[in-house]
Amino acid sequence: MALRTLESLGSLAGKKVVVRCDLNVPLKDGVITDDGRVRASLPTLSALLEQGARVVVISHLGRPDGAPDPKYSLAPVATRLSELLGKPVAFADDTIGDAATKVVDALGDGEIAVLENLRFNAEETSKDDLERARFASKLAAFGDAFVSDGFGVVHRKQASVFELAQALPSAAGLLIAAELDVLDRLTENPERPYTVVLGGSKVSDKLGVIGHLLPRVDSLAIGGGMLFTFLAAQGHKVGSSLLEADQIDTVKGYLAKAEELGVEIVLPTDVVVAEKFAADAAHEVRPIDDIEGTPWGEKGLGLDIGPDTAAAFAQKITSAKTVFWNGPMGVFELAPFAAGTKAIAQALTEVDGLAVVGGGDSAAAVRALGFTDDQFGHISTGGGASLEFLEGKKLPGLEALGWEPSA
Ligand SMILES: Nc1ncnc2c1ncn2[C@@H]1O[C@H](COP(=O)(O)OP(=O)(O)O)[C@@H](O)[C@H]1O
Ligand SMILES: O=C(OP(=O)(O)O)[C@H](O)COP(=O)(O)O
Repeated sequence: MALRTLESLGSLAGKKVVVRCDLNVPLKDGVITDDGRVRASLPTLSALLEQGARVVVISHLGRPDGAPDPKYSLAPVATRLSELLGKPVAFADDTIGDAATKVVDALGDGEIAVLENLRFNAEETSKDDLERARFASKLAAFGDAFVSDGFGVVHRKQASVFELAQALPSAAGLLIAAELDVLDRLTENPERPYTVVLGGSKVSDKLGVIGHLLPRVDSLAIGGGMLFTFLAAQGHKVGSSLLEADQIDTVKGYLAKAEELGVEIVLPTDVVVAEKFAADAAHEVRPIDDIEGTPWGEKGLGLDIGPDTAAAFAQKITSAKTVFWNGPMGVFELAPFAAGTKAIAQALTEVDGLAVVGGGDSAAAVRALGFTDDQFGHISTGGGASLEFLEGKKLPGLEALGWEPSA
């Protein structure tokens, strides 16, 4: 079955429409450092408002512990949304309580509200189907219809993504439709060579994807936080760098499988090791077999790929015809550790073919490092979601909207 689109919901004038966006933006001291995901939500929200719908926006932000935490409030996002839409956006400081009910009841035709962070409620991400269904039915009470447009979260079986789509007449928004159009080009006969570059810090989430990606690609380059689990699997010491020790055997399995399939796994040859996690930290470039050979020994932290690695990755990328990149190569938010990410972003802009960047932080990184969206074939709002899509997996948030992967 194909994805249900907005049109399938008919006229939404005067109707209350709950819209699941992914407004999980990076924040520093309460200030949004990249509003890409808010901007990406605008086409659907504007289309609904123009029709005269009463729009109730729901989203998560970060990974709070299932309880309110001011650090993860969506209030700054509601303010930014109001600036971008050029109209008032009401904000409810709870998700399903009295404040939310009051704000939703007060909406007139063509008006919009944002409810507080879904993940302030433990039921949103509960492993218990019934708990999620109960939470979804409370959210469903706010709408006559549901539009799912948070592409970055479609790989999560969470109440507002999966159960809510079944509790109301539902369809995909314009962002999800646009994302799938591009990602389909990466799954259906991608032009070869096809290279995937992985990094970032959600190591345990993303390591699992590699086994399924291997048969689909020609080469896979590994940077960011996950590179240290690969180096450890090769027997290297990695100091105090990010390491998933319990995944070392799995990674050994990937290395063996890649060899069997004739897929190249491109691993770093050098890394930037720092004394501490700070912008002013002392740091040195070290070969991978001597990461602990700094004055900080086993306390040293690998925070970026080194220059030789960046050059080798860039060469692999520019000689490919199809490239997908998710996850910064290093802690790009701290200037001394941004060079690897910048080199990889630059290489993607030089690809003679289709180059796609995916992920909230990866998209934020390329913009923060001075690149513009039009320099890439596509910037996807979802990192984990795109990767699981590229695996050919059934994604709960898409399945609930009628979509199935092509065989
Ligand atoms: N070597 C590293 N050690 C610790 N964190 C890292 C390292 N390399 C990259 N990161 C961090 O990874 C984060 C982004 O990871 P992730 O959320 O997986 O990416 P995306 O949102 O693009 O999918 C960034 O905040 C960056 O600082
Ligand atoms: O930032 C996100 O994903 P991404 O880092 O894979 O791009 C999404 O908002 C999903 O967040 P989650 O990984 O906490 O479920």
